[in-house]
Amino acid sequence: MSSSRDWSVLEVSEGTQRFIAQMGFKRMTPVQAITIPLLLKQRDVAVEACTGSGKTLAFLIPTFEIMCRALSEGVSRRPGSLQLMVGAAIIAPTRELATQIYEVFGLYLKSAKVELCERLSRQLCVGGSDAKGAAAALRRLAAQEAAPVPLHLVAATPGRLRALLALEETPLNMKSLELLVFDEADSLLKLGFAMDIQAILAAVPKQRRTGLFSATLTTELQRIMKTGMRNPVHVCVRLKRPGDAGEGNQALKVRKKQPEAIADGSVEEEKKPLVSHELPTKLSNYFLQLPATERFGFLRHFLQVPEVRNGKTIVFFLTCATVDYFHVLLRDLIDLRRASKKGNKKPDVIRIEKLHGQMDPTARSRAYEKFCKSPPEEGAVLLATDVAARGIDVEAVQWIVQVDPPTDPAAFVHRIGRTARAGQSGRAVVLLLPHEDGYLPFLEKRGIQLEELPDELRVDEETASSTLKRCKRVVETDRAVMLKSTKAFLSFVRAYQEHQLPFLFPFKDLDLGNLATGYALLRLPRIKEILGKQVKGFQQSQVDPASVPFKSKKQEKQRKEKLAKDLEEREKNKEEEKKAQLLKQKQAAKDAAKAEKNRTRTQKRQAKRNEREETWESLAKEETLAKKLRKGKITASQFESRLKRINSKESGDEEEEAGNWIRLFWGDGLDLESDRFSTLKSGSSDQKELKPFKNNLPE
Ligand SMILES: Nc1ncnc2c1ncn2[C@@H]1O[C@H](COP(=O)(O)OP(=O)(O)OP(=O)(O)O)[C@@H](O)[C@H]1O
Repeated sequence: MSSSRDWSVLEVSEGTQRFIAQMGFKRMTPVQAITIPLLLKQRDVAVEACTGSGKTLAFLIPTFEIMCRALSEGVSRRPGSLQLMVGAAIIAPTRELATQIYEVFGLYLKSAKVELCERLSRQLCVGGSDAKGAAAALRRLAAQEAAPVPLHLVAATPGRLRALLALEETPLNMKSLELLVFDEADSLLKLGFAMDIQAILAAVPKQRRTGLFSATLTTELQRIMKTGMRNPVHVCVRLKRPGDAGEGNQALKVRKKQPEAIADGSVEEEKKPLVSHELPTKLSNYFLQLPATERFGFLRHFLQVPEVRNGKTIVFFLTCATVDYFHVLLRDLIDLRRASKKGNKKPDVIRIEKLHGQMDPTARSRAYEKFCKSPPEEGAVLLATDVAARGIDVEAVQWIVQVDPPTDPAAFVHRIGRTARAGQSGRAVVLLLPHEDGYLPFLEKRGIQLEELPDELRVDEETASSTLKRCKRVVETDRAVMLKSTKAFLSFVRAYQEHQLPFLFPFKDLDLGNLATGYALLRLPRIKEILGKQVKGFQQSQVDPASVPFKSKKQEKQRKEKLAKDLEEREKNKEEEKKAQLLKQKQAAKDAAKAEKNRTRTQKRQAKRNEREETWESLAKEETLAKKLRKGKITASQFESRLKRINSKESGDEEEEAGNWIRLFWGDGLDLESDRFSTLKSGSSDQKELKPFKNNLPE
């Protein structure tokens, strides 16, 4: 008897059957069993199913079938046109994911081997190269196409597809587009991509099928309405677990929404207090609470544990700069050290790779490919930002480490979903700072329960601290690493301030001193987040950052040359400043002499008279004050402040004036201890301090 998940229940072409047989997939996954027939029946779908549950084939199989159908119905284009006819467009948020989809479709075409396949083609449209150059290449391809025209599947990132469609002579003809798929739809529909998606939607025909796919779709349902879907079905695949009423474990529970309800946006919510997402059944989820000072020590130790080393690991950080920094440190402390133990200068096997959005496109592709292709027993590690959080399907990933929890709450589910895919087992751990424990109940309410990481995988305080010392030595001996350390710290602090869950990750509770220690900084950077604050728990290094050289000889030479040039320039500027100062002084003297010369005799006489009067007036005031002080009517500090006020009109150093005056008025008979005198001069209002001075005053 055939079950609803047997491939045989699908009415698909021989090509698809051949591909499925080649892949060795015995049965459809639940999401495939529901979604493929719906798309084949021309329905629009919004599909939410757990990470690693086979959503890619849930849209690629219908894509292939629909394109074959369109080909057999005859696709035409203007003779001599330099445009490619696009039958389906799959949009994904990152170039790695778009490439993955493109490659799976390539495999599909290769295995399907039907006659029509010769007229099915695929194009990858992702950033990294000049859009105009890419468009020219596509146009050249179109010029070579023979009749009857092939139909293309385009796997693209939103920015690149938008750019190609916006060109005056766009190489893509979207008139024959039958199917538009948004993979990781919730992230594509968020603000960052909104403009791109709107432009793409405006450029594709209204008469098309649309599919939205993600493991976390429910939160974005309102935005889904804006993608021009017609009569969509909301498919939410949940596996019944033991304890659920009804069928046993692994049974399929599908929610198909009424089209009317979807169309007006009033989608019925499940009767649960908060949005919860399905997690892979064989995923073990852990947490570890650690102070910032022990995090790097833990990470280094953890990646060396045999249990972790026998598979691949993806480590997530908050920012590109933190990925860069911890990448050089871990390469130094793991790859290079392992090589030097063997007497090699360069590591024979590079275990630690990195991936983030600010990398040069070629380096980014190379690093990702290396990670994907490296044998699992070599224990490859990929340090990444959320660029690797969604969709990527790498074999043998056994551990996910989240050094920094994600700022986007949905990203947690996607990050941990890079392991335990397609029914395999996998483990994930998230590190939390001491003040971040509110994240645990937050996750629990969303159906994600975490256990504490077992002891054997942890690191003791002593090892963590000695690793940090080694890390500091690397920072103190290579300027490139030192600069990266500060940049990483700053980027982390700034990203933390922008957290989407500020009530769970409050910036005011972030221990900046410990964090700076954990980042092995030599000095605290002078940033507005730190200036004026009392930062505890940080001890600055004995090493002067200005003296730290670059390890790379070329960079160090360049630095020294620049330093010498700067010094020369400064000296030159100093000379010029001196000359300018001298000129200014000369000019001022000249001007004064000229003004003096121009004064009339009456003016000069009047000025002298005024000067004399002022002097007498102030002397009289000072005498009165001194009398009051001697009679004890005013205190020494009052005396001094009033004296200052009297003398404030006079030019010169007020305090010096006050000191001179005291000497002048009480004469040499007054035995002023120099330190007491200076206390008075510095304007202390402390009466006790001044007592000996007061006692010495002549009556
Ligand atoms: N019917 C099937 N039986 C067994 N394995 C399958 C089947 N369909 C797909 N797979 C495999 O499952 C793995 C995960 O599939 P896929 O990448 O499509 O997951 P996904 O649901 O898109 O995950 P994510 O939400 O992380 O993007 C792939 O390695 C794929 O080859």
